[in-house]
Amino acid sequence: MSSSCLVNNEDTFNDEEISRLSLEIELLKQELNKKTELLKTKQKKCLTKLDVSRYSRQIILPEIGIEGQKKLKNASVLIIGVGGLGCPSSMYLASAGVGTIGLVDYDEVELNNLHRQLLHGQCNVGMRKVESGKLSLSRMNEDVNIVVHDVQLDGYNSLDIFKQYDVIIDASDNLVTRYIINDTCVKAGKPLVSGSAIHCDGQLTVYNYKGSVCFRCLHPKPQSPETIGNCASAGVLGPVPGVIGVLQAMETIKIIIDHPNVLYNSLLLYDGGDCNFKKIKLTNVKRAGCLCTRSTEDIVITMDYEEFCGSKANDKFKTLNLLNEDERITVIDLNKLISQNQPCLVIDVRKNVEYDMCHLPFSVNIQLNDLKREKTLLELIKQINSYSKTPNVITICRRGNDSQRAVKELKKYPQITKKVNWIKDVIGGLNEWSMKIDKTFPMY
Ligand SMILES: Nc1ncnc2c1ncn2[C@@H]1O[C@H](COP(=O)(O)OP(=O)(O)OP(=O)(O)O)[C@@H](O)[C@H]1O
Ligand SMILES: [Zn+2]
Repeated sequence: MSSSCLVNNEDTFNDEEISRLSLEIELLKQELNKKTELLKTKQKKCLTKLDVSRYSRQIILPEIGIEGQKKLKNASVLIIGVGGLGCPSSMYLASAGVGTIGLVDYDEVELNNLHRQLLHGQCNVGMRKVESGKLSLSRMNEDVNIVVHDVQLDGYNSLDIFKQYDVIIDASDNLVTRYIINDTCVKAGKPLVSGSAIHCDGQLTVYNYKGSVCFRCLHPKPQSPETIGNCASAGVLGPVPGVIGVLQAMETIKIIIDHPNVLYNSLLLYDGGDCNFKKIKLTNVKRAGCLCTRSTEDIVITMDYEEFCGSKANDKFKTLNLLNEDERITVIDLNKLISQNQPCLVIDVRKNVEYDMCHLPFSVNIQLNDLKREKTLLELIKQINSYSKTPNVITICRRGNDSQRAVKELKKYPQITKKVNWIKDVIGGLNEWSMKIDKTFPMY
C-alpha cells in the first residue's frame, strides 16, 4: 500500500456513517441558507415616517403602496450615459425614491448639452458629467445613494459594474455601447430598459426581461456606421429625449414593483413632429443561436465590439487625414490671405442650415454633396472666372474632415483645377478659427 492511501482507523467511516454525515451537512446548509435569507430581509431598509410623507402621492396608488415604495427604496438602477436620456430618467428615479442610482459616463458637460441635459447647468460646463449629475440628483433627494462610475464602459469593466445593480438603463448614444450593454445584461441576467432619441423621434423597449428577446435577437448584425446618425450631426429637439428618458424611468419603476404590463416584446415609437405614439409588437421568440440562448458561462463579452460594429464606442469626432500636408492650410494662413486681399474663393461645404447658423463673411456655401452636381460645378466655374487674377480655392467645414473630402472632389475636375492656383482645405475648420482667430465665432 502506498503511503498516500494510509488512513488512520479512527478516520474511516462505513457507508452508513457517510450517508448520515452527508444528511447532516445538507441540513446545516439549508439552515445556513435560511438564516442568510432572513438576514437579507432584516437588512432591507424599511420606510421612515419622512419617506411616507415624501412619497405619499405615489404610495397611495394601488400599484405602489407601502410594499412598492419599500421595493423602490431597496432597488438599485444603473444608468449608462448622463446625457439627453440619462438626465430625465435619473431625475424621476431619484425623485421616486429609488435607493441606489449608479451613473456611468466618461465625458464632460458641454455648452451644447444644456438644451436637453437638464441635470447640468451653465455653471457645470467643463465638469465631469457623473459628478455634475450626482450634485443635482443629491440636491433633489439627499436620501438616494448616487454612485459614480467615471469610465468608458467596455466589455472588460461592464460585468463588475452591472452585477451591483438590479435594472440597467441604456441612455448611451452609440451602437458599440448598445451591444456591450446588451451582452452584459444577458450575461448578468439583468433587465435592460433601452431608449433612443434623435431629431424629433424616439424609441423605447425593455429587453432581457422575464425570458424576452435581447437587442441582439433583433439586430444580430450591426447597422452600417454611415446609416446611423447622432445628436451632434443630426440634431435633436430637447423634449424628445426628455419624453423617452421619462418613459425609461417609468418602465424601470414598473420592473422594480413587478408591474404586470412592462413594455417587453413591444417597441414604442414616438414621433414628436406628429405628436404620435405607436406600439409595434416584437417577436417573443429568441433568435436561434443568439447569445441569449447560451448558458451564461458561455457568453463572452470581451470581444472587439468596435471592430464588430465598424465604429467607436463613443460619438467623439475622428480626424481624417485624406490630404497631404501641402494640400492644407491653417486658420492663420487663411486669415493672412484674406487680410492681404489675395484672390481666394472660400467654399464652406457644411449643410445650409449650419451655414445659416454662423459663417465667415467672405465665404460662399456649397454643400459637400452638391459639389457632384453638374449645375453647381458650372456655377462654380463661373465664379472662378469672375476673378481678375487667378484665384486659390479654399474649402472649409466645421472641423476639417468634409473640407478634405471637398478638395478630393474638386480635384477630379480639370475644368476647375486648370483655372485656379491651388485647391486646399483649412485644418481644424471653423472650430479652429473660433479658437485661434475669432473667439466670438460660435463653436458647436
Ligand atoms: N461607452 C460609454 N461609456 C460611458 N458613457 C458613454 C458611453 N457611450 C456613450 N456614453 C455617454 O452617453 C451620453 C449620451 O448622451 P447624448 O446622447 O445626449 O449625447 P452627448 O454625447 O452628451 O451629446 P452630443 O452627441 O450632442 O455631443 C453621453 O454623455 C456619453 O458620454
Ligand atoms: Zn438574443
